[in-house]
Amino acid sequence: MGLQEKSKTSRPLYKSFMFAFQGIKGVVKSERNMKIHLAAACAVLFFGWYFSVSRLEWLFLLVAISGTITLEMVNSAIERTVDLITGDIHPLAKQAKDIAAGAVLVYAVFSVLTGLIIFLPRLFGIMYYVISPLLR
Ligand SMILES: Nc1ncnc2c1ncn2[C@@H]1O[C@H](COP(=O)(O)OP(=O)(O)OP(=O)(O)O)[C@@H](O)[C@H]1O
Repeated sequence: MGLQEKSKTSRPLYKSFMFAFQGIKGVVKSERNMKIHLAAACAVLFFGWYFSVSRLEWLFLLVAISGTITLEMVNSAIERTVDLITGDIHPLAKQAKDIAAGAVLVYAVFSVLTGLIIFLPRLFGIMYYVISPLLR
């Protein structure tokens, strides 16, 4: 029985999760940008814990992290789909890839702004705490 013929309803749910995890593992292994996003996410989670950010701030941080990672995965899926469809240079292939990459960029900028809004005042607070005794 081919992949297409096998009924999805007869497939155990855990297998679908397994395929999804394979996708996550594959993209983390193969995409440099994903490694960067994950490193940034770890740093954000650490600083969120360190500064004891509020529930609402956690919500924004988690939306930024999960959104960036999700979009990066969609971008990677689009890249692979385009490569599968054509190995030739084609303006539509370029547009598809560049638009998908642009979507990641837009969301990443939103995420960086979110991080700056939440962490910058706290970082300035620490800098003031460190510098002010030196100025006395
Ligand atoms: N088949 C194609 N036809 C035309 N342009 C393409 C094609 N494949 C890729 N490109 C363009 O070439 C450039 C490099 O694409 P490539 O897929 O190598 O890496 P990328 O888009 O920088 O993504 P990543 O860094 O995640 O691999 C991009 O502008 C992309 O749109």
